[in-house]
Amino acid sequence: MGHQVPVTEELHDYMVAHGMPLDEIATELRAETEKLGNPAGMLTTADQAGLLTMLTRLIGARRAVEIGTFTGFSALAISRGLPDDGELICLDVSDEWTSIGRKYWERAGVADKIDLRIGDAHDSAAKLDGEFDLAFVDADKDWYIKYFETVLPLIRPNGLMLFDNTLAGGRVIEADGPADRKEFNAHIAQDDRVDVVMLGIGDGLTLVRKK
Ligand SMILES: C[S@@+](CC[C@H](N)C(=O)[O-])C[C@H]1O[C@@H](n2cnc3c(N)ncnc32)[C@H](O)[C@@H]1O
Repeated sequence: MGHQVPVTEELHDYMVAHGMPLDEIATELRAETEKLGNPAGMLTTADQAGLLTMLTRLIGARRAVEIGTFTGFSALAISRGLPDDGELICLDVSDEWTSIGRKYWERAGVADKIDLRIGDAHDSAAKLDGEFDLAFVDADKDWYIKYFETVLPLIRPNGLMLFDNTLAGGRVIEADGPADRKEFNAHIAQDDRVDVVMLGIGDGLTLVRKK
């Protein structure tokens, strides 16, 4: 087996500082989110944010969808990777949480790119139409297979779907680990329509390239 460096909090901070450090707006968004207490644990990590921006730019994404927006941290990262006339559709059920994000999207000058749709994503994802370059899925984990099957047909060839929390704190390899993640990871691993790479970043981020 090759060598995998364990990423401590200090090492994570070092990597972010030497990669794409958070600016004042993203830092303040995180600080306001932290005041929510326990829900703040749902935040995407800072190194993931840099990766989201970079991947969005790398594939030249113009149209993207995010399922699970929370306080808008990952949406800020993705929208910053889009061109000025790009579009990010954000699906989330919480008006309260996403309204925090709206303030920071305005400050960052990306609000015009973001189309926030409040409601159950089980319905709103099924209503998506048109072609997408990128999708980031970070909502209810027991619905990941359905989000994958619903959104994949809308992704352009060579487009990207990203799924967060796919390692479930490392518990996916335990006998009593979360069935939803185990089933999802197995489901996409055998799917010939896509290439899959699982990254040990944050709580596990799976990259799915549509062939
Ligand atoms: C892990 S958080 C998203 C974190 C966000 N991507 C970030 O970077 O901070 C999950 C979000 O999914 C939303 N959510 C969960 N189930 C949902 C559903 N069925 N429809 C819409 N939103 C849902 C929650 O309201 C919550 O804001």
